Amino acid sequence: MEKLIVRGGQALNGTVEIEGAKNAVLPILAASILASEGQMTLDNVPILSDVFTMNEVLNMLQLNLEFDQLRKTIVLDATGELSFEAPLEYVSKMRASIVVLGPLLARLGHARVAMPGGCAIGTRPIDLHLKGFEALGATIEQHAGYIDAWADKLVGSNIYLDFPSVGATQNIMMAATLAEGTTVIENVAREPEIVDLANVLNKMGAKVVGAGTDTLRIEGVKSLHGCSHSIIQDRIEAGTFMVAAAITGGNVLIKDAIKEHNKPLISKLEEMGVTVVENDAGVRIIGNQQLRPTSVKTLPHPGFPTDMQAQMTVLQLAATGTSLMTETVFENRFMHLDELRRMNADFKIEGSSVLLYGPTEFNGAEVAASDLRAAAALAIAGLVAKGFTRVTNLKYLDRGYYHFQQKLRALGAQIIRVTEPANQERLDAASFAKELAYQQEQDRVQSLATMIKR
Ligand SMILES: CC(=O)N[C@H]1[C@@H](OP(=O)(O)OP(=O)(O)OC[C@H]2O[C@@H](n3ccc(=O)[nH]c3=O)[C@H](O)[C@@H]2O)O[C@H](CO)[C@@H](O)[C@@H]1O
Ligand SMILES: C=C(OP(=O)(O)O)C(=O)O
Repeated sequence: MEKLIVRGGQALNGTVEIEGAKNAVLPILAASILASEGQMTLDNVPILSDVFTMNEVLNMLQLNLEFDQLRKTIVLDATGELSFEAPLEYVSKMRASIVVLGPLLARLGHARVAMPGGCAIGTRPIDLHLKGFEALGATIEQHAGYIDAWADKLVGSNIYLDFPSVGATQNIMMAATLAEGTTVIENVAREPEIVDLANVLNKMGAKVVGAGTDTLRIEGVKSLHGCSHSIIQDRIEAGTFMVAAAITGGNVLIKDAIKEHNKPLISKLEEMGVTVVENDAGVRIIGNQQLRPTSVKTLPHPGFPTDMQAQMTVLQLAATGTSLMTETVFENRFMHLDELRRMNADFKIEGSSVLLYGPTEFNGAEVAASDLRAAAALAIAGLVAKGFTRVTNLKYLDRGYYHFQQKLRALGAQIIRVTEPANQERLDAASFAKELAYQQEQDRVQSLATMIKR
């Protein structure tokens, strides 16, 4: 079984580079369906399994695309005849593929997309997406696990979202770009990824105003065309490294990090006694051995992001005293905590809140990730645990983190990724050290090769 094996105890030091945002690139890839003329060129594309899945969905829909992984660029062509069906095989792999529904409906007048299921963090219904399409004049039918949406033409409308859902905002916004007349959507999501999508749509010829506020106004246009765009930095990956630096008492520059995008996290880090310095090069995190406890509540942006909740609970567990975490966005996002209990964490869950009793002397253990942020959180706990921590279920990690262990190694962490057969003896300390040296050498060779090829 493939595992991350971490030997705790090293403070992280150095500079880390962050990839383009998963949650920005996925809807932007879907937006390329709307470009009936010209090609789309996307730069700063993260090399993640979710991006490969979205590419497969787009291939199924008959878009042509080329992913140059060395340059992190995707060129897409949606000018030919497109298919209207995204089958279960892909949607079940990745919920975010539901965001092809809006663009397909707008471009073709018909879309059939498999109904996404729930996942480890919650049931995740899509009622708000569908209500929005109906308000634009679409007919929606659900049968045999598929959603069929039709519209002879979409017509602008006034829509109020009961909750500022990120996916519903993106899906309805994309559908509205080609609707007749004006659409006003209120109580929309305000995440930086919404702003990035709106910027792309406007480059494609759409007329979207208000992104980043709670109301979007979209004047429908007749058609959209391709454009070039560089994906914004992944604030959640940046935040994950901020927490890793803080918990180890390290000193790490998160290169080109945008402080504004991580304000709620940074303010909590400062409250806990972490030093955060912003300059032209990015955001520097300087850890503190004696962290103070804090209370955190996840909320839609600009509140504290649910995608940083698992990582933050590990930092709270390391703080001296009792901290509180309340998860308000997803109903089941504490699964990492039971694994952390196996590493000596002490906490009490009460409904959507958890009391975290620190300071925790984390002990290494074998722990399984339940989603991608849980994977990162468990590895972070491993960075400060006594002995060896083994994190399994790495398919989740690969959904959202590129070169996670390489980046941590470059900062001084003792971490390797290996296949450790179930029935075989575990790597002992000497074999771990040997494998670590080998993987460090591989990192060096790979970074030289990348520099030369570029
Ligand atoms: C690919 C992507 O960008 N994923 C992000 C996106 O997911 P996603 O777009 O799925 O998240 P939403 O903002 O839609 O979901 C937030 C809450 O609203 C509920 N809801 C949502 C839609 C709907 O029609 N009905 C409904 O009840 C969900 O069940 C959840 O409880 O935003 C989440 C919240 O910031 C992040 O954790 C995910 O990383
Ligand atoms: C929950 C997440 O992603 P998704 O919505 O793609 O499951 C995440 O990025 O933490």
